[in-house]
Parts: sequence; structure tokens; C-alpha cells
Amino acid sequence: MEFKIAVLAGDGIGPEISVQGVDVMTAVCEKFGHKVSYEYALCGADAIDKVGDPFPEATYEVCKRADAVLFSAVGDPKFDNDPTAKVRPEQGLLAMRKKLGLFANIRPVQTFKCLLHKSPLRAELVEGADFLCIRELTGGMYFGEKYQDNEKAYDTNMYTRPEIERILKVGFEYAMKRRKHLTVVDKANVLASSRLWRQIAQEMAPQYPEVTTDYMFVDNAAMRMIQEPTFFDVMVTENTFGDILTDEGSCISGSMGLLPSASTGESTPVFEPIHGSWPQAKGLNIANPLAQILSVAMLFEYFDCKEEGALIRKAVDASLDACVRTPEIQVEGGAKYGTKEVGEWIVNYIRKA
Ligand SMILES: NC(=O)C1=CN([C@@H]2O[C@H](COP(=O)(O)OP(=O)(O)OC[C@H]3O[C@@H](n4cnc5c(N)ncnc54)[C@H](O)[C@@H]3O)[C@@H](O)[C@H]2O)C=CC1
Ligand SMILES: CC(C)CC(=O)C(=O)O
Ligand SMILES: [Mg+2]
Repeated sequence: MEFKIAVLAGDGIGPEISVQGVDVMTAVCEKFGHKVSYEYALCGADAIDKVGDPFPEATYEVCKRADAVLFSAVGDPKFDNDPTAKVRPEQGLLAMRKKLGLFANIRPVQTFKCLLHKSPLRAELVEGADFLCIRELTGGMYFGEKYQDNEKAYDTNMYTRPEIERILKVGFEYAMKRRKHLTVVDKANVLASSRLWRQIAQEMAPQYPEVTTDYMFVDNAAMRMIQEPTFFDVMVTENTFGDILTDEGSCISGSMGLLPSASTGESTPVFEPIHGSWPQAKGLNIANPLAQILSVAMLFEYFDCKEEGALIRKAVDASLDACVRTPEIQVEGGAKYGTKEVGEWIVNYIRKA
């Protein structure tokens, strides 16, 4: 195959993990005889500083002509700490998702056997947890009408029937391919938007008689994820709830630096870690590159390159087993590995495999 990849490194730890993702992509392509080329483009705070726009038109063009986007993270404290800033790095990420029509964000939450004790939850509780959060990505509060003055502010949580139907369909279809259990997470006891989600889910469920569909309020789901994470197979939920619940999900795996995702929909898919730009770690070579590297595995799997994805997963497992890990998941007293060293170890493993 031939892959044209748009690389959007962004801010904070973004550029450091991006390099590792690209190197793994290149190593796998060499191994399997695929051609790969990269086009780098600006986004986030970096793009605001350089051209005044967090998702410049030139970046959009690069994304449109690519087969896939390898995205890292955006965000910078100088904007986080200025609630009056009119242009923000995160608007670039939202613009990319909206313009590319990426309505379905697939976020797998899994455990690694050797990291069970790194979860703040008891190992026996998280063992075997393996679920997908299907997060709606281009609607809801992040995109609804907003207003802000010194006395009043609001964000509108709006969803239309077609938006709900298409994301629920993704949820039901993933459930069919997995353990056939779909949990629709909403707040239908309070929110009108959630009631429409639940109504449409109930209308669609009979089309998937093999799927056990249940409905759970988001506050209860947040608790159940901690209490019994193995309960879940596929959960489908709106943009805001999915964003929050998957950060919580990273505690099941043991680190924010472990969770990849695929943002898919109407055009070029984007593969991105679920975490942000962790600005405090910028330049320190301590960020875990695995979320980015596993996003590359998801990229290959999206294009039906199963062996390529499996090799990356094998290399990641091997690095963890060999204790080649970044500080937040390192064994006590073990050798120290940085972002770069973990990435290089994985690339070498792939080359030798
Ligand atoms: N997709 C994106 O680009 C996202 C961007 N952001 C932005 O990122 C900036 C920082 O936001 P935060 O709320 O601090 O979230 P964050 O995800 O950047 O960091 C939260 C915590 O997660 C851990 N963490 C994150 N990435 C890690 C990695 N690769 N390896 C090991 N540990 C890691 C660290 O302990 C960190 O303190 C903000 O400007 C925010 O708006 C936040 C979330 C997503
Ligand atoms: C920074 C936000 C726009 C998004 C976010 O937190 C996420 O996609 O996980
Ligand atoms: Mg988030």
C-alpha cells in the first residue's frame, strides 16, 4: 500500500510523541513493503503563534489530501490561564474534527497484564477490563451556540436525529463485532438532548436483536467504570460525557499515556492519543509515547492492515514486559527510559521481528 500521512504535532509534549509515532509508522511500512510519505502542518497554539489561526486553511488542505492524519495534542497554559482569550488552540482541534466530519471517536480502554498494579484501582478489579467508548465527536456542547459576558455565559447541548442515529449505528455495529453488549450512556433523567438519544436508541435496538442494549445515566456510569469496569463492552455517548469518561478510563489502564483513539467519519480519519499536551512535561522526555504509537496501530487496522497493527501491539507489549517504560509506569528502582528511548526500543523491535 501507499500511505500519505498528514502529521500534526501541535503543542507541549505533542512534537516529542509525534516523532515516535512517525518512526514507528516508517519502520512498519519498511517491514511490510508499504510506501509512506509525510506532510507536516501547523495546528494549535503553535499555529496561532505562527499564523494567527489554530487550524489554518493550509493545514486543512494537507489533511484533505492525506489518507490519514497522525495528530498529537494541542493546548498551552498561556491560553488556559486567560479565560478572555478569543482564539484558543483547542478551537483548532474542534475545527479539524468538524471540517473533516469526524463524528465517531473510537476510544478503546484496555489493561496490560504487567501494569495491573499501576492502576489506582485494585488489580483484581481491573483485570480483564476491555471496552470501547464510542464518543460522538462533532456535536453537543462543544459545538453548540455559546455566549459569554461578564455576568452570564452558556453553551448549548444540541443534537439532531441524524447525528444521534449515525453514532448509535456505529455503537451497535461495534457491539455486533464484539461481545454484543451496548451501553447507551446519557442523562435522560434531566436533559432533553439525552431523552432524544434514549428514544432513538430504543427505536434502533430491535434492528440488532443479538445485542443486549442497556441504558445508564452518566453519573452511574462514572461509578460503574470504577466499581466494575469489566461490565462494559461497548459504550456509546455524547461528546462531553465521552471526553470525561475516557480520562477516567485511563486510570483503569494505568496511565493517560496509554490510550489511543481513532476519529472517523466522512473524510480523512485522524489517529490521536486521548490525552492533551501536558505542558508541564514539554521538553523533559518523560511523556509516554505509547498512546501515540498505539494510534498508529489503529491507523493500520483502519486500513485493514491487521498484521501491521498486530506487530505494533506485540512490540508495545514486549516493551512493557521488558520494563522499557516511561517514569509514570516504571517499576520501582528500575532503569529509566524516556519518550525517545521507549520509541527507539519499539522501532528496533519492529525492525528485528
Ligand atoms: N486532544 C488534545 O489535544 C487535548 C488537549 N488538551 C489540552 O492540553 C492541555 C493540558 O490539559 P490537561 O487537562 O492537563 O490534560 P493532559 O492530558 O495534557 O494531562 C493530564 C495529565 O495526564 C498525564 N499525561 C498526559 N499525557 C501523558 C503521557 N503521554 N504520558 C504520561 N502521562 C500523561 C499527566 O499526568 C498529566 O498531568 C490543555 O491546554 C488542554 O486544553 C486536553 C485534552 C485533549
Ligand atoms: C481539548 C478538547 C477540545 C478535547 C479533548 O479533551 C479530547 O478530545 O479529549
Ligand atoms: Mg479529553
